[in-house]
Amino acid sequence: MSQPISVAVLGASGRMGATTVQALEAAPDLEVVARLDARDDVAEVATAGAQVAVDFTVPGATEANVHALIDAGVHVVVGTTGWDEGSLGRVREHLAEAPGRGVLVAPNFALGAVLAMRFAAQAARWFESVEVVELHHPDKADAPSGTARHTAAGIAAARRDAGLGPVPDATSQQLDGARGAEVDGIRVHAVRLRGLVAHEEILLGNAGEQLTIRHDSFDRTSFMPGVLHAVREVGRRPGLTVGLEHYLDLG
Ligand SMILES: NC(=O)C1=CN([C@@H]2O[C@H](COP(=O)(O)OP(=O)(O)OC[C@H]3O[C@@H](n4cnc5c(N)ncnc54)[C@H](O)[C@@H]3O)[C@@H](O)[C@H]2O)C=CC1
Ligand SMILES: O=C(O)C1=N[C@H](C(=O)O)C[C@H](O)C1
Repeated sequence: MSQPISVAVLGASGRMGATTVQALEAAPDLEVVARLDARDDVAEVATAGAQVAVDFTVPGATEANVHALIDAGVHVVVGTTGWDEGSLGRVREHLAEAPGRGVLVAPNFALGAVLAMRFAAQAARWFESVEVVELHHPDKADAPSGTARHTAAGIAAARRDAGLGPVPDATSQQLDGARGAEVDGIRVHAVRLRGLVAHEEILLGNAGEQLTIRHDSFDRTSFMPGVLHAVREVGRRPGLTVGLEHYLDLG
């Protein structure tokens, strides 16, 4: 067998970081060489000889981590949310000076969630109405979820391409927040409930019919096949990629 890929995990003491360390340790072709958390120096990934780093930290730290990791000469798999066009653009610019380096920013590594987003984008052009509901554990820092933002952006792009106008909504009076947040013109609602992990429903409506696309992550192990696939692939895919769907052969 060839040498295992050496991997550093940032946010290793957190929920996703700890699950990722376990999954990597169980994979014979991957080796954990560094486990970093909030007080550690990102430069340790280079000292440890990591080829790939996985970031499951916090929205306020992830962009700086990625720039430091690019400088440290490693490929980066990012699961942390909180990215916007500005932060993605800065990483793209940085990567232009580091040819051959790969960075994947993926809002959701669960294969079912990736497929749900794809199905929603495919269905979007055929429905007059669409809203996204995401449901998560109450310890989550950001709302709406990165997945819901990515889902809404995909739906909005499909509607634009199909020449559809705004989603119908006659609301003229409302309590603040009652209609959720707007992402690219698509309403997104966030539920936080003890007992939940990560769930999403995309509701699509036409006169007389409704299509509901739902995905449930009942456990954080659901993200691990996607994370491990990304770790194996990122070194072969230079530049910035946004969304695990681009690493899957979805046709
Ligand atoms: N892409 C995906 O499939 C998934 C993404 N997520 C996202 O991953 C992120 C982490 O989620 P959880 O693990 O639930 O959070 P968590 O709060 O359990 O873990 C975050 C960890 O990062 C550490 N940390 C904070 N600043 C740091 C820094 N500068 N360097 C290194 N470590 C630092 C914290 O001490 C903590 O241990 C969130 O943005 C969440 O939305 C969560 C689940 C799946
Ligand atoms: O914080 C979480 O738990 C999750 N975060 C990601 C998101 O914001 O979309 C992915 C998944 O929903 C779990």
